[in-house]
Amino acid sequence: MVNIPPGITHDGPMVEVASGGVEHDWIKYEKVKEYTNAFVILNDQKVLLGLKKRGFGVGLWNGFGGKVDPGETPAQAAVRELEEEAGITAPLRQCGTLFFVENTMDAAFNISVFCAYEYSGTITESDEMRPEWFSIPEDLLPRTNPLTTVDHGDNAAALPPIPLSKMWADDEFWMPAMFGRRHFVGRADFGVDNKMIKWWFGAAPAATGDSV
Ligand SMILES: CNc1ncnc2c1ncn2[C@@H]1O[C@H](COP(=O)(O)OP(=O)(O)OP(=O)(O)O)[C@@H](O)[C@H]1O
Repeated sequence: MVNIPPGITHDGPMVEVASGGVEHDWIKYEKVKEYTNAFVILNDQKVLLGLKKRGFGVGLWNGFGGKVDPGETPAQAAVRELEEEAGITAPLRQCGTLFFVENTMDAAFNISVFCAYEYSGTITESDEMRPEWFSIPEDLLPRTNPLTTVDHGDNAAALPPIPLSKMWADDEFWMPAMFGRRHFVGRADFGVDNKMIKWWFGAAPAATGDSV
């Protein structure tokens, strides 16, 4: 029986992929703020991340995103933020939802995560983000994914691997599901120094034949 934390909803079958911090209670929150986060992934081999240059999460690598403005859908906000922060457009589809609560804030973040497997335009640094490609290490990919063994000639292996030590602590738990193209949901509660104190992540079951 999957014990899904408060704040999360999902449709369809879901299996737990990671959890921890059982000794803590989930933090109570007053309101929920809507955010987006968008990832461009090419050939299942490399992903575009941006170094946050200012504000919340400064100094961390992340997808491109931000607040959903009044009157916007999350999908519209995701397209706008990707264009504003990285200078490109992409056919984004929602691939997951993340819910974060910080013990110093009264509002929780509900983050609609979007993925695209192609893009158009020229990747451009913005005031907020410095974009760069990273290779997706094999341990973050499902081993039987046939696409991972195909050499598409764009030399993703020569790129630096995803800099997990300079990213939000939750990323390593849901990124394997994202790279395996499995819909994911999750919640992480953060204490002082952006440390995760309690977390739970789930994903759609891997397709039959996958090894993860
Ligand atoms: C806690 N664990 C987390 N793990 C991974 N990603 C996280 C995150 N918490 C927030 N995020 C993302 O961080 C960006 C903040 O956006 P943020 O710069 O504050 O918004 P926006 O661009 O609207 O700000 P401006 O007001 O324009 O500066 C946004 O992509 C959001 O999805």
